Amino acid sequence: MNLYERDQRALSSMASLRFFPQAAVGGEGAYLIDEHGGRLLDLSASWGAASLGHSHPAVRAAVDRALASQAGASYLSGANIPAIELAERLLSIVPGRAAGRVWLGHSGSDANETVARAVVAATGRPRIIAFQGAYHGGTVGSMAISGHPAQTSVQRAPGLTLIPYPNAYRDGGESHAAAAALRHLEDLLAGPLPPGEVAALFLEAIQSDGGMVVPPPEFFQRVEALCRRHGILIVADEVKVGLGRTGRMHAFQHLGIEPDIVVFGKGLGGGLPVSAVVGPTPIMNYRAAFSFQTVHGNPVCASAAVAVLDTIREQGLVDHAAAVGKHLKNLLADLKKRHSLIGDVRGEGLAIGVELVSDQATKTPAKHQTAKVAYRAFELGLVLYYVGVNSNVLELTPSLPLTHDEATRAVEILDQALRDVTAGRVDDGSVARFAGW
Ligand SMILES: Cc1ncc(COP(=O)(O)O)c(/C=N/[C@@H]2CCCCNC2=O)c1O
Repeated sequence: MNLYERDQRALSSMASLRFFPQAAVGGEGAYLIDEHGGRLLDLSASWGAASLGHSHPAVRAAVDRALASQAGASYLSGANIPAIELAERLLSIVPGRAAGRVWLGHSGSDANETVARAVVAATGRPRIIAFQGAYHGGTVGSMAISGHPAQTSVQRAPGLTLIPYPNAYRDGGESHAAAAALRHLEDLLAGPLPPGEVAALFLEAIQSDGGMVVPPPEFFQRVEALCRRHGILIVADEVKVGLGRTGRMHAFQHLGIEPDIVVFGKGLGGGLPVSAVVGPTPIMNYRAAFSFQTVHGNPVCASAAVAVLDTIREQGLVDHAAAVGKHLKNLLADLKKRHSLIGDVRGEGLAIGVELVSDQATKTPAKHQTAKVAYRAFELGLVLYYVGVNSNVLELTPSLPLTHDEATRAVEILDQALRDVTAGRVDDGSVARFAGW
């Protein structure tokens, strides 16, 4: 019995989001190592969490130091230096509006859930605006303020209003998409959605699980102006595309806006579970004992996060992500010329989406072919998953230190996978047992 078969015999499928029989025994840098010693070039970095790559020495050293003399396992009922240092560092990198206090958690889900509760409680305003297609988490409270269609049979918050996220590829180009989405929000605020009852608007600077959708220029500046006019807090969910991934420290910097609250997760921990909410003191100090879980703010995960932030700065990984991301996107743009399956290539830095369609004119989502491309890429030694409201967008979120050569190699493998799928060399049975989204 191989490793994947053992996995299937022991682990619940409730957490499965599987596209192929990936099983790793180790990893280093941008590579995972399988049980046969094969090296898999990892363009996902575990959905963006392994931000520094696998087995980064700075994270290993930080975790070892924290465990060598463990200052407890929580910040709930006692302070510890790594949690303080992490909070201080996060306060130093967020915009002034958000630089109040820091809440530490395990995941993007518990962070967004905490924000959703805190903004309503602290402002007394019962409503929240979020975007159709948004994935803010997998817990009850974070799913309640999400809009992703994969989250079927979940209860959305009663005070939630979902609005369209402008998609230039599918909504008639940048200006038309922006105008339509903005008009939708303005019409709501002028009538059925009383602005004085809205506590906050949650946004992703690039809507990642929704399909790596890059918003039209100025759209969010117009949204920000509306929010400021009505005293609506702006929450930037930077869990997947933040912390340098887009070639800026914060993805919202591409939008030219200044959020009130910033949510971090995934890559913050470099593969260890840690998230953070940074926001104004009146919100963040609304009440004690409001949102906590036992090992929140533990010194081991906090140390890893401090090491991640310091390494991003010391190794210039923000600029590196911008440079390698540009190279990767150029290679993908060339690939698009050779493959009619590729409908759109979009993204910033090392947050890139490759949308696959079965018809360039109608832009029909090529869901089945997307699953086959991901499966075939895995067989050829490349790990990447897919996202999107139609499950047809290959998501590239590699570790930030990815090299130019690794990016080149990745696109060579993706090219072969696309050719094999187009030529019918990947049978339906291969992907049938992987449910994906
Ligand atoms: C913008 C954004 N905000 C919050 C979350 C939730 O983070 P956690 O999965 O760490 O709770 C996520 C998580 N995204 C999912 C995680 C599950 C697998 C599918 N792909 C993701 O990246 C996210 O992308």
